[in-house]
Amino acid sequence: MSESDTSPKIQTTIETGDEGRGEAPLNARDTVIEARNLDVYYGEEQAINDVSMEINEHDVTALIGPSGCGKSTFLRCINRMNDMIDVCRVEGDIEFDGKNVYDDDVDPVALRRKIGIVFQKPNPFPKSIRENVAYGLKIQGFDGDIDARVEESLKRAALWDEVKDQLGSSGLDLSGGQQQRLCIARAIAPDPEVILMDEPTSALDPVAASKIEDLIDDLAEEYTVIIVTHNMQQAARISDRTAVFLTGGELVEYDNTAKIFEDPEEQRVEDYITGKFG
Ligand SMILES: Nc1ncnc2c1ncn2[C@@H]1O[C@H](COP(=O)(O)OP(=O)(O)OP(=O)(O)O)[C@@H](O)[C@H]1O
Repeated sequence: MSESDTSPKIQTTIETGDEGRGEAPLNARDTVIEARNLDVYYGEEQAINDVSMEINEHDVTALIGPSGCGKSTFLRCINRMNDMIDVCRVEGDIEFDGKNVYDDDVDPVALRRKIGIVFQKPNPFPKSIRENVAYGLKIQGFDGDIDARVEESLKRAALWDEVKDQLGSSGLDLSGGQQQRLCIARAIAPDPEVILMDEPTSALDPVAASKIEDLIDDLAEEYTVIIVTHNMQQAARISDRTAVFLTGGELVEYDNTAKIFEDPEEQRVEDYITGKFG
């Protein structure tokens, strides 16, 4: 996305998507993720402050808010990526399909197969396209047809047609947008329920970013998508629900995307969306 595209300050009204996203009743679908009284600390610093929210199956849920308000921290708690940060401490619950992901008997590696993640910067392994997608399957001891699963995953990530004749080439030789779709295929291959995305288009040019946005819309047919974005126009275009975090890791408002962008309850949210701060 270009600078002008990402800046909320240039616009005081933001168009929401026109395909029915963001307007369905809040409780129209089953809850797949539920955070309850979640607090997250890095050492003494609190990054998430008493956040409770329910995320619906097959929704695209956008997490927005100013830099440092805890969006990525919240996202990474959902599949326990924060376990890798020594100083990080999590209190409260995050339930996935009714089970607290922080329970002692939850295997984080198995959890991350069910809740995949795609990062801001495309990060394919220095391996072939096929190996990139097959990697997680091999680790989990998948005993089905790996080539068929690779093809299916690449098709779902809208990359198959572009790479089907070069599956043995390095993933690093692809363009940035193709690399990001390869990372999405890699996340899809183990057949997850949820895909987390941490600013997945911010390192891409506008055409590549637009392809990922279209893809997210398709992915929501099969998966639940939770996306952190700095780009409010993007949140408005692609998400069903939007959660607004503000400084101090507080979840200030969470509602249908159309409601958040057209008629938020909280003055602080309106100020943020209209670019008065942030
Ligand atoms: N690994 C870490 N160690 C220590 N503090 C961290 C770490 N990661 C994040 N923080 C702190 O936690 C707070 C929330 O950071 P986080 O990255 O979750 O916010 P964010 O809203 O995603 O920010 P941005 O939009 O800039 O990516 C910030 O104060 C940040 O400095």
